[in-house]
Amino acid sequence: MTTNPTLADLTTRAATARNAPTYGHDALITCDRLVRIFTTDGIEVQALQGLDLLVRDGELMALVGASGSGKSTLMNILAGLDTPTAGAARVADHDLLAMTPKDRLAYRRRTVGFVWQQTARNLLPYLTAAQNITLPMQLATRTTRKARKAQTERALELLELLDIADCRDRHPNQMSGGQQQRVAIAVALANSPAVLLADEPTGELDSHTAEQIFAAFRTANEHLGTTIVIVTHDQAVASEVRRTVAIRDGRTSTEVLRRSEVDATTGHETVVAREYAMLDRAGRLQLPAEYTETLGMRDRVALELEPDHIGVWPDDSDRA
Ligand SMILES: Nc1ncnc2c1ncn2[C@@H]1O[C@H](COP(=O)(O)OP(=O)(O)OP(=O)(O)O)[C@@H](O)[C@H]1O
Repeated sequence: MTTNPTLADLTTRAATARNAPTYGHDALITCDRLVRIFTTDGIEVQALQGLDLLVRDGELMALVGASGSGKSTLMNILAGLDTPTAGAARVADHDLLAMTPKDRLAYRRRTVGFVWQQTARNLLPYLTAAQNITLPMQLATRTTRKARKAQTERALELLELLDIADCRDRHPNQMSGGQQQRVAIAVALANSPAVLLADEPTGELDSHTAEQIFAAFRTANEHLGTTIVIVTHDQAVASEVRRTVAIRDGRTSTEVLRRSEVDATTGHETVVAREYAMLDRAGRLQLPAEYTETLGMRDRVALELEPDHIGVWPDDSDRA
């Protein structure tokens, strides 16, 4: 028998809900039921369909997903190049739906850095590596002689950190694709952004060079503390990060977390990966297609609450 709540119960419940931390309150990037609809020639495409994503300060994580799943749409929104149709998106305390054009420009210059797949899109061909790196610093601050000296020093530090000091005075066409991409990372880091976004940064490179690029991202993450989000098709890159989030049909679907375990007897270290499904705030869960297909689950499943887990079984109602 259920008893009706008293007015005092309702008041307590309302106060608890009011005082509960908001979704993503401690995250650096918060996407809350993010929607992006494109309309071309009267036809609507829902590229993002209520996507939820939290990224904590200092994370290095990968986003994966089939072509057309919405990865680039999400990156363009986080980069401040596109605006969502609905939902909420915050990056380092910037509300991406409420920025004026001036805020947006400042956001793109100081809060986020980006590296694109096409190496040519990242660098100006008529500037040297060092000049490409100092340019965003010059655009972000008034340039005095003292500032110029500090900017050159920062450019050299970044070139050194990413192991490309020898490229300092070279133009992009005098560098390999991998060197260009590492200079592009240095350009993106020039103004010490809170977040570095990279869309398929190893897409045009062979696997050995891709490894060097990934090492550069890891160095930036570990030495500068930059939060890094990489969109990738590259399984090797995806399996190197601690967290890989899969996007499917414009929503986050599953997530793989990896942690190192040391064998107590041999001292041997292994990486253990575990797949998680995302549970949204309405309690909705998306089961991986390969699981549901294997067990022939469709339309309806049977649920059972156990003390420490929930069991999900194929629909057995016709056997009852
Ligand atoms: N400017 C646009 N106008 C119309 N539709 C668009 C636009 N940009 C993206 N879309 C559509 O939105 C959906 C998501 O596209 P998006 O580029 O974000 O996918 P993606 O996961 O990055 O794919 P890929 O891995 O191929 O780059 C696709 O159906 C795409 O056709």
